[in-house]
This record gives sequence, structure tokens and C-alpha cells, in this order.
Amino acid sequence: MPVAVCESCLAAEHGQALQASRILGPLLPALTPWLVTRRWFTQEGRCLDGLHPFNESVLVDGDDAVLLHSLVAAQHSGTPDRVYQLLIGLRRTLPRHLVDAAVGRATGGPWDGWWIFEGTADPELMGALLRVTTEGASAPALQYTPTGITAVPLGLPARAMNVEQSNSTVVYGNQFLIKWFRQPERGVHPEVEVLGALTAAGSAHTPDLAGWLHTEGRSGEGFVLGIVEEFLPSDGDGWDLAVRQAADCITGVCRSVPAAGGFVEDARALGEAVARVHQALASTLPTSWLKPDLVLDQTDAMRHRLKEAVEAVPRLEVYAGRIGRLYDEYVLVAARGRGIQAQRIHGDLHLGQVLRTSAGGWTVIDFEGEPARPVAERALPQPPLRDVAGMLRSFDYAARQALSLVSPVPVDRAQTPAEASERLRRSRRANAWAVRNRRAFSTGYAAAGGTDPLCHPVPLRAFEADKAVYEAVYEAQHRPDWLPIPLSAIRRLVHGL
Ligand SMILES: Nc1ncnc2c1ncn2[C@@H]1O[C@H](COP(=O)(O)OP(=O)(O)O)[C@@H](O)[C@H]1O
Ligand SMILES: O=P(O)(O)O[C@H]1O[C@H](CO)[C@@H](O[C@H]2O[C@H](CO)[C@@H](O)[C@H](O)[C@H]2O)[C@H](O)[C@H]1O
Repeated sequence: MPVAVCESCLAAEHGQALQASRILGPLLPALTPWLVTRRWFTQEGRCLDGLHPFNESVLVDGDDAVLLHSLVAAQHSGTPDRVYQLLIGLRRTLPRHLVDAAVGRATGGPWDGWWIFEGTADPELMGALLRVTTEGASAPALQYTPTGITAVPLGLPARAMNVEQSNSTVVYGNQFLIKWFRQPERGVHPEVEVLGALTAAGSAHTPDLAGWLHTEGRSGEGFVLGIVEEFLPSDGDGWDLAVRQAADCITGVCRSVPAAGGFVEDARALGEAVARVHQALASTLPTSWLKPDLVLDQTDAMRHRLKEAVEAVPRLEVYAGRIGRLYDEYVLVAARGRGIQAQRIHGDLHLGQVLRTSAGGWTVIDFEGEPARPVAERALPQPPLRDVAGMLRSFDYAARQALSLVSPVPVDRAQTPAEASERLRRSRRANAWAVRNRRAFSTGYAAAGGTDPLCHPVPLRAFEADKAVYEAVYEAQHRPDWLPIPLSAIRRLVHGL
């Protein structure tokens, strides 16, 4: 994505920001072009008019190292401001381990000439930050509320978690972690609410929530800035494990277990774990029955998302009518009987959101929901089959990713007939892998007491279509090469394949 900074407006806005912002003002010329290239920055499709820091504080004020904390409102003409959370490190000289985190140098202000860098990358500053926040010595701009269920030990070595993510996570001694929300929101945060409820219920398939970080006020008006949770040592996330197994199956390496091989036992156990998490959520947070009028409201929201998605991804247009018919069928089915059972769910469940812990068994993480949706919408009770649909989509993703890893299509020349036929054979195996694992997941889910997904094909198809539409937008914005994955799923879904 191109850097979308509107230079002329920015210069004018900087003038204002400089006056208003004593702390971050002198750093903005370096921070602005860096910010717009972060994975967690949302490109609005329009240029960035201005950045307005607020809630600024100096959290660590050393002779050679400083940590600043600030929220910044990013203004894009024609759309509401977006708020980002920054943890900015400053050092007189830049140590080698921070070179990749460098942003630039400060020009003017109290740290003139100092290096500016992404603060979460600095273990020393992150250690100091932990003391400041959990001991309650920080500014009103950054407060900590513990759940009281797990204590947070100090003095553990800090490290940034180097993974692709929407937020920024710092791990302390492989015992617990802090996830800093990059686009913090006001009020009750879904992850605090849901993980807090699961922790209180003693859920065995989720990490314990130790507490959360927020601006002034307990849960009222302030911004929720981050969560502190138990770190779970793992063999890896479900995505890496599944892609590896799928690749082995596609190339024939997993021949020793042909009937059930390639992840199916894991998929079944995963289905069971997700069903248990759903049960824990249903027993601790409100549940409801969606009557036809509420189902209509929810499908209206799905249609609205589809309309917006078609604008963002014109290749969706040819499927829009047929996707709408899948939603109609869901409405008809939902009108029969008592309605559709709804409860709090994960909201963005996929193979990257589950860890196979070193102790064995699956753990579900990241209860933030789909970050692109408004918080109020994410907090509504939803049919749990939505999470099932998300995971089923993920098996399709894993199969296709594995196929492209083991059988890349040559970009510089046409495939030879032998290559094309091998590719077709592998592609069939990839499909078979996805079908087998989707079924195993559904069987595990039903066996552990969840609604049997295979008995509810109509809602499931509608939810998978809704998810694939969301994915198409996500891929178009973040990984255009991956766009064919949700598009081909939509093609199959609308043709009933
Ligand atoms: N409790 C945990 N224990 C161990 N690793 C975790 C835990 N929570 C998250 N992770 C790791 O951090 C990564 C990012 O976490 P996640 O909550 O998904 O962040 P984001 O909301 O930014 O996507 C995960 O993919 C996983 O590898
Ligand atoms: O994990 P996040 O909360 O950042 O979720 C976002 O990014 C995901 C990709 O990292 C994206 O998931 C999609 O790609 C996955 C493979 O990388 C696949 O397993 C998922 O099924 C697919 O939806 C997710 O949609 C997005 O919200």
C-alpha cells in the first residue's frame, strides 16, 4: 500500500499539533510516515490530514532511555478520526538490537537528536514499564486493573513477540504477556469482558486474564489500552501445524495414515475444545433466542457488509445476488421453530487463533472479535455456528496455502502438461484434506455437546459466505495475492458445492 500522507495538509496540521502537543509534537515529522506503514494502521483510501496526540505521558524518564506513551487521533477527510496507541522509545544512541525498530531521529524538543524507535522492541524499557503500570505509579493516562485471579511477577525478562498481528504483544519470561491494542476503543472491551468471564469460570481452554490497562476510570468512559494474560507455551498455532500437515498430505508424505492422516485427530480435538469454550461462555454471559425480527436485523447487517465489500472489492459483484439468496434461505429457516440460539462467541475464530499447548490440547486466544467491526456490534449475542463457520473457512485456507507452497504455479512461463496434471492431482488432494478436516472438526464439536454443524447446513452456508466476504475485503487490503482463496470459496458456496 502506498504511504498516504497528505503533505500540504499535514504541514498545517503539524503546526497545530506542535502547539497542542508538548511531548510528541517534535517527533511527529518522523512518526507520521512511519505510522502509515504499520500493519495495524488502517488505510482509509484517502490521504491522512493530520495526527493529533492526546493523553500523552512520559512513562520512563531515564538519562539515556525514555519511554513515551500517547494516543493519537488520525484525521482522514470525510471519515471519523481513528485513534492509535503509541509506545515510543527514545535513546541517545541506538543499540544494535533496536536497529530494526528505528523510526528516525528527533529534531528539536527536549530529545533533540535522540533516536526514536518502536518502544515495545526494547526489553529494558518494557521491564520498566511493567513496574510502572502494575505498581500503580503511572500517570492517569495509563492505569492497571487486576482481575485478582493471577498475580503478575516483576523482574522477568521482556521480549516483543515477533509475529504478524493487529496489535503488539510483549512476553515476560514466558509466564505472561501484555497485548497493547493499537486501535484502542472506549468503554467495555470485548476481550476484557469475554476472557474475564472465561477466567472466572475456570475455562481450561483459554489463557487466564490477569488484568487490563486503561485510561482513567474503571470500566466507564476510558480507553482500554491492553490486557495482561497468562502466556501458554505451545508447539505452535493451529495454522502452522495444519499447513504443514496439509502439505505432507498433498505431496503424499503422510501415506502411512492415509484414511485419517493429516491433522484429523487434531481437528476433532479442536472441535471439542471450541465446543467447551462455547459452553463456558453460554454459562457465564447472557444468551438469547434470535426471533425472526432479530435474524432479519442481523442479515440486514450482513447485506450491508456485502454492499460495502462489493465497493471495496469489485470482483465480488458477480456473486452478490447469489450470496444474498443464501442469506434469504437462512432467514426462511430461522423463521421456523423457536428461533436461533445466540450467545457471546469468539467472533474471529480461525486456525491462527488456537495454540496446541506443550501440555497437549488446544487453547483458544484473541477474543477481540473482528477488529473492523464496531465494539457494540461485537458484543451482541451471536449464533455459535458463526465461530464454527470461521474455523471451517480456515481449513480451506490452510489447504490452499499448503497447495501453493508445495506446487507453486510458474509465473514466468506456461505450465507443462506434466506439471498441470500433477497440479490437478495435488489440488484434488488439497480439497480432500480440507473436506476431511472440516468434517472432523464438526464431529468433535458435536461430540462435545455443541450444535451439530452438519445438521444446520443453511445457516452454516450463510455464515461461511459472510465470513468469506469479510476475508475478501481483508485480503484485498492486506494480502492481494491471497484474494483468490475467499473468492473461490464464495464461488463454491453460491453454487452449492
Ligand atoms: N496466551 C498466549 N500464550 C502464548 N502465545 C500467545 C498467547 N496469546 C497470543 N499468543 C501469540 O501471539 C500471537 C498474537 O496474538 P493475538 O492475540 O492473536 O494478537 P492480535 O489480536 O494482535 O492478532 C498469536 O498468534 C500467538 O502466537
Ligand atoms: O488474527 P487477526 O485478528 O489479525 O485476524 C485477521 O488476520 C487473519 C490473517 O492473519 C485473517 O484470517 C484469514 O487468514 C488466515 C490465514 O492467515 C486464515 O486461517 C483465516 O481463516 C482467514 O480468515 C482474519 O480474517 C483477520 O481478521
